[in-house]
Amino acid sequence: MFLVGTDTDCGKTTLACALLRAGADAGLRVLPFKPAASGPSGPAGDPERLAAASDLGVTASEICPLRYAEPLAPGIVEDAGAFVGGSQLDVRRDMLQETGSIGHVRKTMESLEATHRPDVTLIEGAGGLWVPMPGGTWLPAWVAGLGGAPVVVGRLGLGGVNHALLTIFALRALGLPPRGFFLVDTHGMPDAARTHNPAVIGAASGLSCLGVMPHAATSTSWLSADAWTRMTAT
Ligand SMILES: Nc1ncnc2c1ncn2[C@@H]1O[C@H](COP(=O)(O)OP(=O)(O)OP(=O)(O)O)[C@@H](O)[C@H]1O
Ligand SMILES: C[C@H](N)[C@H](N)CCCCCC(=O)O
Ligand SMILES: [Mg+2]
Repeated sequence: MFLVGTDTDCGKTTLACALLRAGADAGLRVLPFKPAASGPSGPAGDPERLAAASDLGVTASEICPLRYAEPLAPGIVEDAGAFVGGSQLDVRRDMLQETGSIGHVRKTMESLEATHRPDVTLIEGAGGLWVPMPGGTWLPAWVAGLGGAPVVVGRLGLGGVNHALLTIFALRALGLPPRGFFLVDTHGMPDAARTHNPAVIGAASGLSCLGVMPHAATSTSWLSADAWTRMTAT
């Protein structure tokens, strides 16, 4: 499955780490994968956090083939020029095009899968949905090209209804319908909207809320009972 954020810092890695541990507790082999990461390496880096949360014995460099030091969109760090001065984005045609970088990363992921034989591969995107990615591509092409079922991750709180619905409806318009959504309490600030948002997003989209992850969660009791089934059903 492919965790698609509503924004950067919306809690994707934190949620993914919790899912890796919950999956292991449920007897599932869950392989983390981060196609492209940007920002400093070290224990706070996404690939390091994901590798540390996995019990499959993978390393950060194995699960993240494309790594950039600058904390910007991966495609912009690689080649900002690819995203300016060219022709306008054609959402329907160009966004779902395969390129060399996607094929190369897919082969890396498939080789890891062949080694570790996971029940599920948990792929984390970068930032939100419309993010410049390596090879002059955009993130939707990676969701399509790597083949993971999309699952939306958004921030719990005021503003989250709009962010989640924009992402869900954009994925559907691209022919990449999401399986469900998670909301993550990244800030732990009291906010009345938080009570209503999961149900409002669920009703408006017709999608299941797979869980509302509390701030500084210490258990996974917030994970809906059918979350794994919904995320991994073929
Ligand atoms: N449930 C939570 N409890 C406490 N802190 C959280 C929680 N979720 C996220 N955070 C904090 O919010 C910040 C952003 O979270 P995270 O790194 O998971 O976001 P992200 O969506 O993976 O970002 P990126 O776009 O960089 O990949 C981090 O400092 C993280 O520790
Ligand atoms: C560096 C950061 N932590 C992210 N992984 C990359 C975020 C890219 C966001 C691009 C954008 O929407 O402007
Ligand atoms: Mg992350």
